[in-house]
Amino acid sequence: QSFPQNRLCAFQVTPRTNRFATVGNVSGSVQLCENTTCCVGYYRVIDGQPKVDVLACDIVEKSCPDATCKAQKRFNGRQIKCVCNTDLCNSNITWTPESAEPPPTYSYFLDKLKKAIILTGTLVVLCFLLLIVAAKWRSQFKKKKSATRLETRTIKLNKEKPPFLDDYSVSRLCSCQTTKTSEIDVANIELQQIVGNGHFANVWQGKFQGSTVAVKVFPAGWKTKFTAEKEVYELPLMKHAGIVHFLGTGRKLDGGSWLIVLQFAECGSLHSYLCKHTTNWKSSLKLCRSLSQGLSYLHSDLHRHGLHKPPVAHRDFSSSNVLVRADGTCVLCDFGCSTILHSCSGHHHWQSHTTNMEGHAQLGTLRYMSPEILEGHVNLRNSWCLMQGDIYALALLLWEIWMRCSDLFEGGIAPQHLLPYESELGANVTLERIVQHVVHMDERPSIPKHWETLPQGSVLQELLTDCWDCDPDARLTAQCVADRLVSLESCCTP
Ligand SMILES: Nc1ncnc2c1ncn2[C@@H]1O[C@H](COP(=O)(O)OP(=O)(O)OP(=O)(O)O)[C@@H](O)[C@H]1O
Repeated sequence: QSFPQNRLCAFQVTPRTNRFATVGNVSGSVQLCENTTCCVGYYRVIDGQPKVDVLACDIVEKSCPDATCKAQKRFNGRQIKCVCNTDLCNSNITWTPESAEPPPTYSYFLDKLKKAIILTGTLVVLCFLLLIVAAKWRSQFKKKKSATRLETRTIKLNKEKPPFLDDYSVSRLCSCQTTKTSEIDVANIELQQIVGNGHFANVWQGKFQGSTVAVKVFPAGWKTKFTAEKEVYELPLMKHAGIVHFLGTGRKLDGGSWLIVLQFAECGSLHSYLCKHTTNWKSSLKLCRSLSQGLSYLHSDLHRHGLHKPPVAHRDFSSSNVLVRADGTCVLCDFGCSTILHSCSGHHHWQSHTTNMEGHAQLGTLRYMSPEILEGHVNLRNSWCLMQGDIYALALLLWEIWMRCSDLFEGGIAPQHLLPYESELGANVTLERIVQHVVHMDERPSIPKHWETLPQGSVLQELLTDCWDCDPDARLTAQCVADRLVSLESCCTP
């Protein structure tokens, strides 16, 4: 299906960027767009001069309000991107090296001063509002004190979180959202053996109401971590085959540890599973499909039966934070770093809500961090960036799974399991080394050369490169990955 305007764009790609050839019919140095009215240009700045990386139609329809291709700096000015909406407009880029880095001027400082004044004003208003709210709460509290004994007892039990604060946190997420309580009686939980030691919690295998469960035990001091994770599990409509089932929360009486009770994943983490097992093509696809479907569900914005599940960015997506069930499917877990996105004014105005670590772009596990996160180029106000970071990590997980698929290796012998970049950077990576490797050298885990000769090899390669692209906007969505995997199932059985 062609776009009504059939935009014509200048076309030039390199072997690394030849996936752009698929987004329209190419004739020589011109491309007729299929999905968009936007032309794009990507350039690398070498010795102060832009060198073409890609000239093509954009991959998907996005906003491109300008008729000419105006340069936007990326990655500290080492890359330039431009988008425009007239025929062949990407053949000329409007770019001046000087304008890329405007020197601080008088108006620049004035601007800073203005911002400081606005910030101070906002703080004064906030303090004033807080005083009013505190006074209101005090008077409410006094009224309640004279009410029944039972009511007084409830307030005491909740004294860390007065009732009006509940209303505040709900409206902070979004007025359309409801929270549910998930308290369970810890006396009914039997802890049997430790199955995982995380940074913040120990995970136990246990028994609850006759079933085997996993119990994540946070020490009393890690209440913020516990609350952050609980908030995600308690979102409406979080029950999905690709997300570990949440059964409830509780607090141990001795010592006050916080507990999250979850469905038990019989095969442990994906990382430990891949260390112990190789897969065949079918079982590897099952792992990959359930993984991308779970992530797609987590990222989705759902309205069902009067309930609303906002999109959630995982932000610590790694093979240790994915579990494998006995039926060979993956489920997502560990939402301690996740961000709940909320919007009451339409899809384009998502904002992030993090209970803890607000304002920290670099959350998660170093080797799974996307180039833009490693460089600190993530705008936390634009929460789609966080989802795009998850997609980069998804690509690394797919690579980990396929590198253990015997059907993709000669003689059916897959190499031993390695983490992404483990063969290049070793088992312990440092920020400097991974930034150098992934951001500056634009390196990715190596894809075996012989995959080119396999029936599904080029599709796998394309899928990985489309997901770990250095341009977050060029990455696929998790749903698109799931769809491509479905088509692989029918077309390529080795
Ligand atoms: N539901 C479960 N079923 C079986 N094993 C589990 C389950 N949940 C967690 N585990 C095991 O416990 C490990 C740690 O769990 P989790 O990642 O949730 O803890 P954490 O303290 O948040 O870890 P991190 O160090 O990644 O922050 C997992 O890698 C896995 O091996």
